Amino acid sequence: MLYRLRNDFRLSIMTMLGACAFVGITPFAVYRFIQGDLRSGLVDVAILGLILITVTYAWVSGRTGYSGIILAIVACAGACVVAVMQGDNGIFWLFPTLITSFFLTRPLVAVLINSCAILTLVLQDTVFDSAEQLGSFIASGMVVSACAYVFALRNENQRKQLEQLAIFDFLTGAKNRRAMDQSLQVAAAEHARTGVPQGLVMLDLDHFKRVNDVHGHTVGDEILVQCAQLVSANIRQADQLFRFGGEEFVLLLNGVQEDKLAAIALNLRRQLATNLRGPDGPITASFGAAMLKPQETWESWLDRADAALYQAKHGGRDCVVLANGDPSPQR
Ligand SMILES: Nc1nc2c(ncn2[C@@H]2O[C@H](COP(=O)(O)OP(=O)(O)OP(=O)(O)O)[C@@H](O)[C@H]2O)c(=O)[nH]1
Repeated sequence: MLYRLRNDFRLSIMTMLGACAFVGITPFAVYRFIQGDLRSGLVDVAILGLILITVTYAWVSGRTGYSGIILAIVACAGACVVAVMQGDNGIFWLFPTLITSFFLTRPLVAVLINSCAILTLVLQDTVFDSAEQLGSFIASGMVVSACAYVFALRNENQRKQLEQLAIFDFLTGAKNRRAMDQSLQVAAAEHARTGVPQGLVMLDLDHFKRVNDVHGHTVGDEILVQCAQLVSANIRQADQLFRFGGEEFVLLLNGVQEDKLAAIALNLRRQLATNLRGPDGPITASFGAAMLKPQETWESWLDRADAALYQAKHGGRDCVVLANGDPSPQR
């Protein structure tokens, strides 16, 4: 439970809102019932109930995007109903609700929900005492929403940038080692659950140190970028390319059949040998490929691909070695 709260920002906000609603609305509901104001008490209970049901749904289903929109609508609609029933005393509830919308859903959706809430109140004759009060409400509601929008947009952009940095290799644009560990773990779990075949291709540029030593790291970097681009251009969209480290890449092929794995690795070998160019001519790569075995851990699967790559290096480079099948280097 704590893990989900820590890792799912929207779920944590929804849970906090549910808790705040419970603590904040319950005393008012009780107070209304004690005062004999049954109608207001029931409205408070209904708002609280809808908020708690939506939060529970988010926890059970994990669909926090959808639940966030519903919760923002419920909170704004609830605040509007309270304002209509209680006049200017109730209007104050709308302002925290307008801000909360931006925590619950995407900025543009929040703007839409907030605009509907503000417009709904503006169209009521009974809420505002004077035109001046109405004008102040429209202006303050828009200022609150605009500030929250700018803040939320900035926040979303920063979150996306952080996600990019956490997942992708800065130089080549391939996914990084951390993302690879997670994806291999997920692939092994999926294989254990559904039996979907999973293939791994590990490739390492040949004599790359020479390029660096003779032409410098900048040229080396350009070749790494070219290599990642060439591999990405010759795989399916569902396949994932990772930079394992240095001049070594790993390719995860979800759903690939065993007989296709060798063909894919051989095609990539040919593509690189033909199209990857350094200042001194073609640059080749060596490949090790392995299918995930039943009950095998992702670490052992990776080790077998690595061992196959090692054999490819020792088998003359610019070739493919399969961990599962024929161990002789293929070209
Ligand atoms: N330009 C550049 N070079 C890198 C980067 N990461 C690692 N390298 C270089 O990659 C080279 C790897 O050298 P080795 O491990 O000896 O491998 P190799 O020369 O390719 O030899 P084989 O793999 O046996 O064919 C080293 O010179 C590293 O400095 C990088 O991000 N950019």
